[in-house]
Amino acid sequence: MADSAQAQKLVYLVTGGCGFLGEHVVRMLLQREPRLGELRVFDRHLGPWLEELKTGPVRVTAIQGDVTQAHEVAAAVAGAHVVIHTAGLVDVFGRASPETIHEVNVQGTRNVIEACVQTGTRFLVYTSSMEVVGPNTKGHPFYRGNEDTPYEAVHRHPYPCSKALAEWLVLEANGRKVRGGLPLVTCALRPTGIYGEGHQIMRDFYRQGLRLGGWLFRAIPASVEHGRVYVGNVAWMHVLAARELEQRAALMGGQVYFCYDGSPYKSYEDFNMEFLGPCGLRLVGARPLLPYWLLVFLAALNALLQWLLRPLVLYAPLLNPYTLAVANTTFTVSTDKAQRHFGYEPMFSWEDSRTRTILWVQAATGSAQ
Ligand SMILES: NC(=O)C1=CN([C@@H]2O[C@H](COP(=O)(O)OP(=O)(O)OC[C@H]3O[C@@H](n4cnc5c(N)ncnc54)[C@H](O)[C@@H]3O)[C@@H](O)[C@H]2O)C=CC1
Ligand SMILES: C[C@@H](CO)CCC[C@@H](C)[C@H]1CC[C@H]2[C@@H]3[C@H](O)CC4=CC(=O)CC[C@]4(C)[C@H]3CC[C@]12C
Repeated sequence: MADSAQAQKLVYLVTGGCGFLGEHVVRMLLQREPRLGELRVFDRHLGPWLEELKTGPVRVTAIQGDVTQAHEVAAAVAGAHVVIHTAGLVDVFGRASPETIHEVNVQGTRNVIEACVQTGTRFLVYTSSMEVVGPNTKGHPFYRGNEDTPYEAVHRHPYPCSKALAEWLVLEANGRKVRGGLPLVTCALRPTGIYGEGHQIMRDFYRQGLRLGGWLFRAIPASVEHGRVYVGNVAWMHVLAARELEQRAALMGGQVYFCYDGSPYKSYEDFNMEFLGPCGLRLVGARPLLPYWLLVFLAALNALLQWLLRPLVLYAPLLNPYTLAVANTTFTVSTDKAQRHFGYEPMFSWEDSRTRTILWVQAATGSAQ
């Protein structure tokens, strides 16, 4: 990465490289990082699609491993120039215990940082989340905010708690001396709700709509705006941030960046209809069909059922008090910090992002019309 080593081939490690975002980061690196010599893909569950990547010019090494196991992480990090740490347990539905979420998201991140320090890896990009800021438990709106907008971040749910703590660890590690004596350079990217090819919740909504005869019922007022960003642009932002970290270490080190693009500001449901509409679903109601108090009651009932049934079966519906609060609180970002700090411009326009996502929903659900 130094001038004298322009031609040097770099080793990248992507943790969680087989997840929704991770797969896009992996593919983006292979397409858009000319200095890539080896790409290590570390995940608890390796995807079969990795095999097809192994025939290309870049060496792709699949590593089945667990970020909670420090020795597995250290072995994967050793010799890597850059780590993109996207592995995480994304659970706001009560599928995993709070302890497991903490173990994967916080201890896993700690293990990645320590592995960088011990093995001499200097550049670390962490996938954080808008959830480290909010929405908070008081339902305060965050309207077109940026990285410096004051906001009362109050976390109770295990997922945002874990992401906030992990992000803090990553930022605090910036400047630590790694093996060899040079400083570690870290930054954190905070996506809002990611959508695009591979988005499981979108598929769940589609299936739910099919079960209801092609109808979805409005639950959230159209006026509540929810930040969304296309997965390809989030991946591109990771690749660019990782590439620029050395040259712009003083500016980027220890910084956070919201992930943004040209996706429109809409309610969570109206935004989903941009894709589900062309797949044949209809959203019923200009206004929520149920009063909010009833939704609160149903969400609480779901939480109670989850608790009662836990010894017998995992009951984890989309609606619970936390998801209702997130969906029902305006949270949108408007910033150009990533552009100013490392030259980020979205690679995919809103029209491209929309088309790609529609094609994926149609292919994934066999709904092409
Ligand atoms: N999906 C979203 O809307 C958003 C996601 N994020 C963050 O982006 C990152 C990726 O999220 P998604 O791709 O949506 O989730 P995902 O669940 O599709 O991907 C996460 C990947 O991490 C892997 N993983 C989980 N536990 C692991 C462990 N112990 N060891 C090794 N690998 C493990 C999983 O196997 C999976 O492949 C996460 O850190 C998440 O917090 C941030 C903002 C929004
Ligand atoms: C009340 C329901 C009526 O249709 C709608 C419920 C929708 C929820 C399942 C989603 C609404 C907002 C989503 C979250 C948001 O996009 C922020 C996130 C960031 C992350 O880092 C992980 C995912 C998520 C928590 C995301 C999860 C799904 C929602 C709660």
